[in-house]
Amino acid sequence: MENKKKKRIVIALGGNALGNTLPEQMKAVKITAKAIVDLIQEGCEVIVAHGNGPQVGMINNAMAALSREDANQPNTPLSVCVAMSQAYIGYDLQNALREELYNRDIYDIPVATMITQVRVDADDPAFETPSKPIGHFMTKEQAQAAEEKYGYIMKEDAGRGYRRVVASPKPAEIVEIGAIRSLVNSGQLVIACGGGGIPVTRQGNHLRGASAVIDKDFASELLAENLDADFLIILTAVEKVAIHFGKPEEKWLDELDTEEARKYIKEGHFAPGSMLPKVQAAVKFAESKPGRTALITLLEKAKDGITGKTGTHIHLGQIN
Ligand SMILES: Nc1ncnc2c1ncn2[C@@H]1O[C@H](COP(=O)(O)OP(=O)(O)O)[C@@H](O)[C@H]1O
Ligand SMILES: NC(=O)OP(=O)(O)O
Repeated sequence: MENKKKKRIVIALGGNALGNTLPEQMKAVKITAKAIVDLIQEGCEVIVAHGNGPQVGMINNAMAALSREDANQPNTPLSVCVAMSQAYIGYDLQNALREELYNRDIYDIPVATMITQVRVDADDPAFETPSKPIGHFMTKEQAQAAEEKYGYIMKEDAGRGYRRVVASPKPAEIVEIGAIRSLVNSGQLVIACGGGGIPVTRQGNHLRGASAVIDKDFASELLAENLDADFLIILTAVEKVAIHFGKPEEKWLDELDTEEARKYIKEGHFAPGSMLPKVQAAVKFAESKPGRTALITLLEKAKDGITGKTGTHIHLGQIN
């Protein structure tokens, strides 16, 4: 039987929860673990999902360099790089969470990372138009060189520099959802859908890896729906969502109903590849069932967010 007394929360961790390099990640996960265990101590049941943009780019570059050096090593498919990023990030997060739980004398919550495959549609038009930024930021000159040397597609990322972009189809099904649900229902702290999940397409009984990186905000939303969560919390580098972001008339939002959110999306208030997928995922979750709320806030403010003190709360509004 599911334990529905506690508030069930799916947390989507963004880039600042993990850092960009190995040492940064080791440090960042300690702060992240504190924020997550705070929520557990508030009486919430937490499921953790996370991004992998910098990490999957780093792994992909390393594997590509290996195959250039060694003729016996074919290039590593992007789906395998996503799997590697899930294991690497899961390893650090899992250990940081375990340590933080033990530091607070909580010994009865086992932590588990689920290698998660997420089915995508082979006909998803996103395969034709790469849009998901991965890897590190580059200058315009470095980006041009990467395009010429490796055939990468490079794009300017929300005023922060240039990054490689890859296909990002929508998540259609979480393959391991049954196993995730069992672990969650038995009281384990589960890390799942890392990096948006390993993208696969179905060919009969065979799951074939797809060359893509799924957006973790959309995968987390699907996970939250599948687990019948009460909250989807997207933790990122800003405390609230703004309209007129970065402009003199900038306005930070405490509450946002789904109808307003749709209007602001149409008006272009949220940058594609950064805030737009978060707001879209929040709207989808809030509209999926009455009573479901999404929250977008800063990692360190997760506890204040869930108690209503800060963050942008997205809830069901009138649907046209
Ligand atoms: N309308 C907006 N309101 C708030 N932040 C925005 C907005 N549009 C773009 N952003 C930017 O989006 C960033 C979050 O996106 P991103 O860094 O890609 O997320 P993460 O790595 O945490 O998933 C914020 O730090 C902010 O710079
Ligand atoms: N897969 C994914 O969405 O990663 P980021 O959150 O790092 O962009």
